[in-house]
Amino acid sequence: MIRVAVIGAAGRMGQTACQAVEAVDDMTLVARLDADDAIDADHLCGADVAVEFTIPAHTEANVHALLDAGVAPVVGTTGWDDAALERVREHACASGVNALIAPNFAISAVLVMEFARQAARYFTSAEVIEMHHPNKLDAPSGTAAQTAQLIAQARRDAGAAPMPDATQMDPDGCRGGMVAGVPVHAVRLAGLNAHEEVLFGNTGEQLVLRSDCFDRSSFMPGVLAAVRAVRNRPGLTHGLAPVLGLEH
Ligand SMILES: NC(=O)C1=CN([C@@H]2O[C@H](COP(=O)(O)OP(=O)(O)OC[C@H]3O[C@@H](n4cnc5c(N)ncnc54)[C@H](OP(=O)(O)O)[C@@H]3O)[C@@H](O)[C@H]2O)C=CC1
Ligand SMILES: O=C(O)C1=N[C@H](C(=O)O)C[C@H](O)C1
Repeated sequence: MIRVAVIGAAGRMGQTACQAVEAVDDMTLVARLDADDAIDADHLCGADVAVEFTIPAHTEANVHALLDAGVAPVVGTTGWDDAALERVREHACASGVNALIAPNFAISAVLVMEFARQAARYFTSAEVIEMHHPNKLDAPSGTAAQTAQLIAQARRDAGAAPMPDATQMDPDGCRGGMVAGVPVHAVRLAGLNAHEEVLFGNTGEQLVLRSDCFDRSSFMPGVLAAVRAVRNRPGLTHGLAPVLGLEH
């Protein structure tokens, strides 16, 4: 039986994660912590693994507190940069407590990222459009940032030429932002949940990859898989792909 704590338990993802943990036979929910709760042994109630869905400004401190408490974090909160990931990697290795951080736990989104990585070298142009509910704190989404980085790395590895773009005048930033040299567009629209489209173009053809997460339950099989896997994966695992056997 895996003893699980949920951090950010009162939030949208935290509530869904609590329900998912309570619905399976191999896990027991031992603690629900939120913004005013200390992350320490007393409050973690003997948890083996902590699922963390909070806010970008606090997630790194929460993860270090969990590692100090000997509890393996499974983190879905976004806003991570390379330096913060590296600090967690070092702490996890030094403490011997494993961690997993993934910008997206939905199978469709993980596969879009993987297919985008594979497709990137074959196309002249690539752009990422992420579309979310208007309560989202960060832009671009963690998933879009990761997708752009994977595309950029694949293009670099293939020695791709810069993407064509004749724009000379864009005073209002309508061409979107740039992540690792890949244009990223963030839409916030009432009625949406979490969606991403990756557009690839060549002369005379287009490839569109799209993930639609209509409901937060879409993230739960990935969260549960990560909870089951994290203690067997030394150090820091970044992304769900390796847990799903999508190693590259
Ligand atoms: N990886 C994935 O698959 C997914 C990732 N996400 C990401 O998960 C994160 C959370 O999203 P969502 O659930 O929608 O956000 P919510 O705002 O609904 O929930 C966040 C919760 O965390 C609480 N909180 C804030 N600070 C702390 C803290 N220091 N310690 C503990 N709890 C704290 C908040 O409390 P209060 O309101 O009082 O501040 C709130 O209850 C976001 O970064 C989002 O992008 C979302 C969906 C899927
Ligand atoms: O805030 C959300 O809702 C989501 N956040 C994650 C992200 O930023 O990529 C994952 C998913 O898109 C939902």
